[in-house]
Amino acid sequence: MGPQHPARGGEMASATDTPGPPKIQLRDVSVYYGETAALRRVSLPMHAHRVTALIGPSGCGKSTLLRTLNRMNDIVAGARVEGDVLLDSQSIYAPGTDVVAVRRRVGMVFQKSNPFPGSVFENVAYGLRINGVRDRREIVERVEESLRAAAIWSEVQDRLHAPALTLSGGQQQRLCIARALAIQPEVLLMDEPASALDPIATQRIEELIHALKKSYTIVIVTHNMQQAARISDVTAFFWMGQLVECGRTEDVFTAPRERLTEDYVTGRFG
Ligand SMILES: Nc1ncnc2c1ncn2[C@@H]1O[C@H](COP(=O)(O)OP(=O)(O)OP(=O)(O)O)[C@@H](O)[C@H]1O
Repeated sequence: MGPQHPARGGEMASATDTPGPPKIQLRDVSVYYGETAALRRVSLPMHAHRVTALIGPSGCGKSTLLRTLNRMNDIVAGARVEGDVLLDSQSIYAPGTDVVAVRRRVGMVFQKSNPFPGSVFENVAYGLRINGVRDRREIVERVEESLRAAAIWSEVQDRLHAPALTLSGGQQQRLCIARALAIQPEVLLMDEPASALDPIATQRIEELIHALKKSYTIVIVTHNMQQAARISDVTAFFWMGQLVECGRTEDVFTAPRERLTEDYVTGRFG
């Protein structure tokens, strides 16, 4: 069994109903781990101020795809990327690309929050310092700005110098989002950012994602289909390394074009 008509970029541009050029465009992207293809010829546009959700059963290639968007696969042993990813119409795989600059523009938040064992303040300030911000006042301002943008300022303003590891799981995840925002990225990649959190912390992250899309292009991997339906504007469904279907989230969940998508979103497999 396989998708009859793996979706292609042209179809999807109209499916998203979004004018203007995409912020990110995947062009025929395949990723191999050794000899094995984990993603096959994926073409997919992603627009600014939209949340794009990547869904599909375990092992279908969602995290692999996310990592192609900021060249994190470069540091995965044995991984090889074919095709191209354009960011504002410029290839991020062209020879001579400044990969550090790409990762600054395309920030990432992981499934398990990963603050380091310094203070709340230092967790956010560190990224600024390694990116060359030296002025103490600017650092203080940008730390506050990022903590506010990540909707955690009111909870930590009185404990900025407490160890980050004393925060709750949900607070740690918002701290990690603040850390990513401090670098002033344009795109935010989120790999199951709420999967380790309880329902209330999850709701806060979802509200935050909704607020952040005003300023960023957001791409999120989630196993939780209700979550994808709640927070995303566009949903891309993957199956065994192939993009089966991509379109407005409402359409993908209520009127999918492909039978395989319907079976997945109605819980028949996965
Ligand atoms: N570093 C790696 N080396 C070899 N194979 C890998 C590596 N990372 C992922 N794979 C394989 O590539 C395929 C896609 O994995 P990926 O993690 O992208 O899927 P996923 O859809 O994100 O899965 P999950 O939902 O379980 O996180 C899987 O078959 C996986 O085993």
